[in-house]
Amino acid sequence: MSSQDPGVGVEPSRDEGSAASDGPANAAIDVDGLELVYSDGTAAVQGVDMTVPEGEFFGFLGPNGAGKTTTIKVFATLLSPTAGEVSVNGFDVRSEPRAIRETIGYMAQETSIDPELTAEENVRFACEAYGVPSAERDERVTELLDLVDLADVADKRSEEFSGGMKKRLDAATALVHRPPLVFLDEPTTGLDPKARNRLWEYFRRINDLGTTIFLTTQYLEEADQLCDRLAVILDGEIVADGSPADLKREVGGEVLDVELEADGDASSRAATIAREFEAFADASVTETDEGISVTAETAREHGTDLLVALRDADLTVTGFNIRAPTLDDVFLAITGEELDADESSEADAEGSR
Ligand SMILES: Nc1ncnc2c1ncn2[C@@H]1O[C@H](COP(=O)(O)OP(=O)(O)OP(=O)(O)O)[C@@H](O)[C@H]1O
Repeated sequence: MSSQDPGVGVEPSRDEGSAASDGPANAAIDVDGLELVYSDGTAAVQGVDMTVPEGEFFGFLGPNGAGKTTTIKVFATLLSPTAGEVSVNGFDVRSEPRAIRETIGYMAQETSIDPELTAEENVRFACEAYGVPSAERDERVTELLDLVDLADVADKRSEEFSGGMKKRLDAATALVHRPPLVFLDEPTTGLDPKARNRLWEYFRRINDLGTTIFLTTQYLEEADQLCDRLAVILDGEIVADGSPADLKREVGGEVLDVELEADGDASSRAATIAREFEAFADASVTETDEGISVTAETAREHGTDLLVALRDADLTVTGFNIRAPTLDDVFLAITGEELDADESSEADAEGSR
């Protein structure tokens, strides 16, 4: 990218005169008791409270159907809350939707680019749609294509682009009006790791330039790499929040992964032994594909004792490792389940579309 400041995210975020600016100072998003019940009775979001300060890179995590998209749609004024108060950029979602739409960018799960148009035409079209003054459009198109590294293919029709390029172009179109707050709804789902890494760079860059980012993702590594703070939503309710480091600390202690020779019910027998192991009284024990994982304050101290106990029970340990908890462990501890990230991601290589 050029070293020039492309000016993304430098607009003031708040109309000081707005009657709805009664949330905490400098909150990009302020939510109190949000509920959203769909017309068929599905309670998608229940009693959500959260505050996202300006400039934060905030991550919203949860499995499919947890309520992430519904929440974003309320923030973007595409759905009206059933109950609760929500202000975005200091504006009320019910009474000031227009002011909110003018001050946010929204990258939905499905890309909104037109495959028939070139990269440049797509960004120019978004400039028109968002009312960017015509005198500013040329410069804005250039700076945004530069920001997302598509200047070289500005004249190519976007139908020729890889999945990662399309996502980058979509990100550029969400930024044409220099919104101080951007919603990214699972922006990297289905992309291969290289394309994903590339998008991360742009998101970091936008955030460094001052833009608040609200990201939903199923990829825990993505949240760990990018986010200052996270909230985990499950069945419409927030069940944990904090910085990635805080959340990992809350898991407590370290994780001992034990690999076992596959032998019928080896994992479940090993898990029972670990649970009954006195030194691991407060441990959390889970069965994994390879064997078991034990999270405990004393994992390091008493790990070898457990290995001996497993051997005494005729279980064959083929490997073990002691490590710090990851966000996967956090998610497992909170929900009892692994976050089922899209397994097709490896198939969708950057050059494959
Ligand atoms: N238009 C709708 N009418 C009724 N129920 C809906 C509607 N849209 C979503 N839901 C339901 O609301 C709940 C929350 O869905 P939502 O799409 O917000 O979850 P999500 O966390 O974004 O999941 P995903 O990652 O799959 O998009 C789910 O039970 C879903 O089936």
